[in-house]
Amino acid sequence: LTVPSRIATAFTMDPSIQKHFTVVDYVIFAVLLAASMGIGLYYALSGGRQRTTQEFLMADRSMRCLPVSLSLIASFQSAVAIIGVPAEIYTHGTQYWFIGCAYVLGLLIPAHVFIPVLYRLRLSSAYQYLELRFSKAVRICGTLTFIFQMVIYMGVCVYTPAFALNAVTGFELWGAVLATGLVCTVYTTMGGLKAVIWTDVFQTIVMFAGQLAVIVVGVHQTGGVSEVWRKVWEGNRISALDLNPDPTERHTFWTLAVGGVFLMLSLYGVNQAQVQRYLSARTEKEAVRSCYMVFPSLQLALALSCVMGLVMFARYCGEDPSDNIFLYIYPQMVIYFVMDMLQGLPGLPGLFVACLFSAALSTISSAFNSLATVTMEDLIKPHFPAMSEARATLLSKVLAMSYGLVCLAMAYLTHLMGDSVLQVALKIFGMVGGPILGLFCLGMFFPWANSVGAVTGLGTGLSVSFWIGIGSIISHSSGTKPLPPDCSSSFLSGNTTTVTQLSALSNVTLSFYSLSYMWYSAFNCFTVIVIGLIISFLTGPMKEQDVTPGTIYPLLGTLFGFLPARLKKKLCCVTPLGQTVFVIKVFHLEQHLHQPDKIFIAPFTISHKIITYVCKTNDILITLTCTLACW
Ligand SMILES: O=C(O)CCCC[C@@H]1SC[C@@H]2NC(=O)N[C@@H]21
Ligand code: NA
Repeated sequence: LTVPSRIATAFTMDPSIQKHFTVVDYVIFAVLLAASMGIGLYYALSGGRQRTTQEFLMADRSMRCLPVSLSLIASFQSAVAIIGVPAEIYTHGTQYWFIGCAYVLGLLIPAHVFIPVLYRLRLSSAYQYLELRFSKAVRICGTLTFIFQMVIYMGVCVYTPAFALNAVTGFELWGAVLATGLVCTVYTTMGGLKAVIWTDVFQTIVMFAGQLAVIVVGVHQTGGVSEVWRKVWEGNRISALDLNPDPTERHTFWTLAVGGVFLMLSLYGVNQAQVQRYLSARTEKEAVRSCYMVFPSLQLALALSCVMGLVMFARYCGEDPSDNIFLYIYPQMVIYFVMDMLQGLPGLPGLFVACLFSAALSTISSAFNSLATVTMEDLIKPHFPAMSEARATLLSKVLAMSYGLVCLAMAYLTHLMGDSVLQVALKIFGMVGGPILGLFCLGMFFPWANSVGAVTGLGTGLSVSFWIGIGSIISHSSGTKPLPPDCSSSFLSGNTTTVTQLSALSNVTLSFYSLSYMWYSAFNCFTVIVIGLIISFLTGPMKEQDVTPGTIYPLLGTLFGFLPARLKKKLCCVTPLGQTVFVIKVFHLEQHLHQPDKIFIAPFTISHKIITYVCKTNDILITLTCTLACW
């Protein structure tokens, strides 16, 4: 039994065995698009009718934690996960499920480090932080890097569902891409962030429902839970804890649970799409709460897609693959399995198609809106400060629309990638998201970093990450071979030794390019920090008092909380977390002006500027300076 080593890319199934939709299925798909449009229209005509950028881009900073948390999940849970994760589990077992361990720190650190700093600065774009901490140039570099990352990622997200469906069901490919892209562009342009968040809520529910339906029907048709478990267990698909420290091993506990933390931080900590949702929450506590609420739903999403892969394996493992070549084709195999399961149940194929496109729409709409926000806030507004609110809002809408069209073009580019869509998406996050994460960490945790170091660090990080990323694609060192698809354990005992021997051999030719893509985020993040610090020290490190208040997180102070104050002061890392305070000095005119009569410290969290009001009344002079008290 030979497993084709190179996963053949797509080809369309001959019409005779294609699975077809009934009218009900198309109706359900149309209802999904119509409902999304309806929500967009509602928010275009209600509230402030999207007349200000505060409403269009920031939802009036009035959102509660539940919709924000569901929208946070929807942003990076697209058709790529719905199709790619089951295929991953089918071919490589449940090792990928360990990425769930990364969700703990991957959400706690954003909740207690990134949100407090970014929320208290009352930003609209995450990259404004980079100007406050470093300089305008660093902000522009961060924004452009983010735009590059999201445009490519959007292309993958639009293309994946349409392409997979077309191959299995003859569903009109470019018709689906256009329908998705246009509907998404329209409701995002009309309804702004409020519409994007509430359509995300609706689409996340559809996404879970669709996956659950497939699992229930699939288990039933495979002979029940115990039968599925037996086949999966004997088929060697329940992966043990793989503590192999080899960094070139594609998926091990370390690459997923540790490397995955950095992947999560680059998405849920500093990615504009997520930061914008935190900033749209009505209070900082609501934002932190929404981050906590992401955890259970993200675990549920991961569990559903992994279980779907196991059921798919149990269903097909006994079949002789020669007459079912479809079981080796990314990413169609999942659609094939779904259409095979749901074939006799009118409406359910439509529900799954709705689930697939809900996953895609919710990610793409978040991408549109965040791209329009950063383009507006970081690239346009600074050059046209006098622009009227109405014109700025109109321009934001035009931007959302134009990003929609760019995304359709990117969808075609994805056509040429052909590899596992899950790996493509995770590589993009690692290659581009990792360096941006490094830039923010450099700024928040190291007061000495300066803007020359930041720009150099980012540039180095990006070039190293593209060197590895593109190198790995060219040298085809994409890691482990798929497991044999047979369910009987007897067959496997002999074969696994050859598989491990094979992988041991490949390690001997360890090359730079064979680093697991799950380490890209961590590796690139550290590259940016190390280079950034070295250049900063070479070009004259920044002094604590020169750093804009509220842009430093006292990482060292928090980590070394136990140190005596004297030592902490020397380390100058006791700056309180983003607390900028009013120091009110009251002078009585007749007394010496240099000896203030009273000093009050009022720990307000206010905007980041150094403000000194001098208000002179008949007999007292009050100077109100907001500064960073390093107590
Ligand atoms: O689904 C996608 O569009 C991209 C693949 C998943 C992205 C990462 S993986 C860890 C985290 N959990 C998710 O559900 N999405 C992100
Ligand atoms: Na999504």
